[in-house]
Amino acid sequence: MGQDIAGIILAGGRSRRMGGGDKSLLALGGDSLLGHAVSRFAPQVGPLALSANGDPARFAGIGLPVLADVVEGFAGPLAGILTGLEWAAANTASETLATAAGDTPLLPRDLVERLVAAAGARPGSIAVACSGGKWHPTFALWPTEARAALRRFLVDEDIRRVSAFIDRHGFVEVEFSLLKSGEHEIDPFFNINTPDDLAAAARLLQSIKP
Ligand SMILES: Nc1nc2c(ncn2[C@@H]2O[C@H](COP(=O)(O)OP(=O)(O)OP(=O)(O)O)[C@@H](O)[C@H]2O)c(=O)[nH]1
Repeated sequence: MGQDIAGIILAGGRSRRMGGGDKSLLALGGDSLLGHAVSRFAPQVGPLALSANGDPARFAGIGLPVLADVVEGFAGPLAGILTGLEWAAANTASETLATAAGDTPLLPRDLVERLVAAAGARPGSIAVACSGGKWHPTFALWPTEARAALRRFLVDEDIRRVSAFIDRHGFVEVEFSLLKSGEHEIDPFFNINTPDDLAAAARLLQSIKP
């Protein structure tokens, strides 16, 4: 599935709310936080790379090429997405790039399939995931031809908000259902920012069926 779609997983942030270091490599339920995202996302795409800053050697165990941001200074996820679009255009035959954040251990297993279906209804647009009425702009399908406009937006206009670019470019939304865990509903895009989030995710992984 999705073998003609390129993908990147974003793991290039500064993890300040986690206390610095690199949250993506923290242990969670017998794997790393990033390992969970890779396991769910990798089967959904063809060529796949990790978008990350700093020493790539720390990701050797993940087994993916590591792309350092083409814009310096931790410019945020949009810098990783621009890097991924330029990588996909130069190194793959794909005309679209699927993106996912590496701090989201329950990301949907049908993410790319559903984004592709929605984008097909409005060619050239960005397909973006939502749940519970909330946008998740780092979980999206991007036409590689958007990269020049994205570079102008990020570098020349110095606007970093992913949602602002999506809004300007044109988009379709794809709604994902909440997951059930007993009486509770869990957002599949629940992402890990703090030590408390990590502890909550460890509890969730025990209670949710894969
Ligand atoms: N490539 C790349 N990815 C980033 C960058 N900043 C954030 N990300 C990724 O985007 C996703 C969401 O990031 P956040 O959790 O909002 O930011 P963070 O810097 O990782 O964490 P905080 O410092 O606590 O805000 C995560 O998967 C990050 O790894 C960046 O500058 N470059």
